[in-house]
Amino acid sequence: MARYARVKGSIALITLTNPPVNALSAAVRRGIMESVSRALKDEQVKAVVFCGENEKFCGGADIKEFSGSMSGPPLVPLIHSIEAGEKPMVAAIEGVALGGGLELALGCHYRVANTKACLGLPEVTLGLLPAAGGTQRLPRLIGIPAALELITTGRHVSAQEALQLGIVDQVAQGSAVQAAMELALSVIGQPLNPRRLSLRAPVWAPDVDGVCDAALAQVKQRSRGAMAPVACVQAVRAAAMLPYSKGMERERQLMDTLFRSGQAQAMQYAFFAQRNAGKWSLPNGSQWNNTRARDVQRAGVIGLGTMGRGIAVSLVKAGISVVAIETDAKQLESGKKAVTAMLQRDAQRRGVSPPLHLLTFTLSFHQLRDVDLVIEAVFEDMNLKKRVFSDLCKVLRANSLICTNTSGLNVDELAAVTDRQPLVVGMHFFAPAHVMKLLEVVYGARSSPEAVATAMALGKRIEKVCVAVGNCSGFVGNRMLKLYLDQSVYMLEEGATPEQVDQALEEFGFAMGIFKVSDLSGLDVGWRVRKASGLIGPDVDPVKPSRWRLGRRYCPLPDMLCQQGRFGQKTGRGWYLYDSPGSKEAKSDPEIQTFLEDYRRKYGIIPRRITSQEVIERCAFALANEGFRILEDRIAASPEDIDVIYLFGYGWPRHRGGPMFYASQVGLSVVLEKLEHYHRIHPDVPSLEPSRLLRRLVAEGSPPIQQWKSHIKNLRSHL
Ligand SMILES: CCCCCC/C=C/CC(=O)SCCNC(=O)CCNC(=O)[C@H](O)C(C)(C)COP(=O)(O)OP(=O)(O)OC[C@H]1O[C@@H](n2cnc3c(N)ncnc32)[C@H](O)[C@@H]1OP(=O)(O)O
Repeated sequence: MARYARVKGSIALITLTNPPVNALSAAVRRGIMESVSRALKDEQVKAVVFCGENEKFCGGADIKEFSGSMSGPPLVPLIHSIEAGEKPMVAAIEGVALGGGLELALGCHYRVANTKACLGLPEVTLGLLPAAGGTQRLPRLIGIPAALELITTGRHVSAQEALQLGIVDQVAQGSAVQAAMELALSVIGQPLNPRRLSLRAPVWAPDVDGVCDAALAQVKQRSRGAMAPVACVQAVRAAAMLPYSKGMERERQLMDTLFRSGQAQAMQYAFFAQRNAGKWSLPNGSQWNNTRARDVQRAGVIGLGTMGRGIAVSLVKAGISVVAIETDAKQLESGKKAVTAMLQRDAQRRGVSPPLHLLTFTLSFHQLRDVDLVIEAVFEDMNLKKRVFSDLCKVLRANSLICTNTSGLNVDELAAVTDRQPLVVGMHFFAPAHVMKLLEVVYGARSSPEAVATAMALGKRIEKVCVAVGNCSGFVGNRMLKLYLDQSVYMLEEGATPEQVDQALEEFGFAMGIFKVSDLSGLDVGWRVRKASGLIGPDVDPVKPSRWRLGRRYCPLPDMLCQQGRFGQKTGRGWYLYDSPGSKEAKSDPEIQTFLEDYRRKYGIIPRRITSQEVIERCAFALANEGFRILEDRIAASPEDIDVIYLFGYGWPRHRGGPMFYASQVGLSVVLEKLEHYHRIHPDVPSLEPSRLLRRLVAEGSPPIQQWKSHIKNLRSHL
């Protein structure tokens, strides 16, 4: 779908019309092809302007088409025909020009953007490369180093930056379409060859080979096994070394390999999963499009520890007034300093003034009387939180929402102490809360759909990726994490070292292995939770603590580390050794090796070699298995929601899609077989027993993940 109109007597205006982002579907490509041919044939037409409907130029290829059989006119020859056209072609870029959209603009002879436009080649984030000439034309326009940076990161640039880089010729203050038409009229009759990027040599740079080698080393280090960034460098290198036609061939070969790869499928799945998470639904049928969220203008934040500070910063940055409360004057002062400094740093980076006027710091709960919503972020202690909740009810308006930032406590139990159970929800932020993208919005048994809608909308406003989840211990993320942690420490008992486990996980694609992450978050956090849950108590033998608790296998290694004061980075010692408390570089600690050897001797465990494959299988399949149980229990509405939680909150590598997607990609019957195998060897670990849902899905022929939701609905009645 492309609309053709002749305007100003001699301009053909071709408008891409495919809402919401004018993606280049087969119909759009056909529409462009027909319109270009019409414009070239029409003698009245002297120049052509391309634009997108609703002030959005084009969001790129239609990603939905990638999973089907591609039909319609291919993009490469289409863009070539635009570039080769004997009339000036001008792209009028408003809103977005991304991926194939920018490549279409690069095929034009001129580009005009309006001030709000954003441009980029984000294909790498979908496991692909810009294969409609983007890797060959962009370096010819802006040079190899700048093109490498943009293509390997997929970063979007503003119109202003695009002008500085030379991607656009002009930035219009008003309508880009008007400005493009004026430009088009002014260039009629001028030679077009100098404007055809395919005819240019890449902008010269000294030591291109060295630049490409450095970029390759950087992406390999950063992308941890992701293929696309490496292929992007190879394609840009081809632009530097080969004639245009040969470079295009190389671009196509590399794209063919990526396009067929499981990584591209995983990343495209992740793209849609992230967007689908916003389309939440509750078991009672309420959902995102039938429930209104309340407007939140003023919010309270209770507790200015690490979490409260990050939450306050996120809210204020989104323009929400915040009343920040502490109970102790010293804490309040240090919280105030930290929040102010974070906002100042952020504002400085963005060249704006910090919105400090939106903040009130106080010791008095009474200042909360006219807030729309409160986020409680006090210490993770049920009794303390209950006290705060009942105190809040005394001062808040009757219709204010109360949200708890808990990482796993029972939201219903907390709601029960209030006078407003329908207005209570969990908002589980991840540390640091102003940085981490994930927000689990936890609905309790009596939470109203309106409260859920409000928390989800608020989360979106503060730029979080929000997932609505049911109430259970640990919700989705931490409930699954527990089993992943369990497997990791069991493998230490059986013969592995923290380094081996972490290395396997990092090679799989995690930015950090589980033991490094534990050191970063602090081992004392889990220790406190285990104490509170009764797993650690006075009856535990301090010399030889039991490896069997509450009827199942238990690994006391993390407790033993905590007893030695090894809390991780903060104490300079944890699973690893650090130069000093607070330093970040993890080093192997020979003491840990000796400690593990002594431990195994004490319990009569004969160590064995644990392969990387076993590490991945036991960690990833334990996660997925619990994910299936979470789906059975309706704690998550879909496997996509679980994957989004792992992608945005737990560092799961995007090119592996998420634990549920990974299980589907490996094959459900393989996952089932492996879990049966590991459960046979470890019958004292009930979580390794394959879930009923996994068995059922395998029995139903292992449907693709997109179909699980409907299978789950049918299966629930049988379970
Ligand atoms: C061998 C093959 C040769 C092929 C050669 C050509 C190859 C070209 C490669 C490409 O062009 S790949 C695509 C590159 N483009 C992108 O990656 C952009 C993706 N989109 C976005 O980043 C964002 O959506 C946006 C455009 C910045 C808009 O963000 P906003 O927050 O405003 O809205 P969203 O909620 O993200 O999206 C709204 C709606 O639109 C759907 N959508 C967005 N982009 C596409 C797309 N390119 N294709 C299909 N659908 C798209 C998105 O899924 C949302 O849909 P919903 O149903 O409303 O959830």
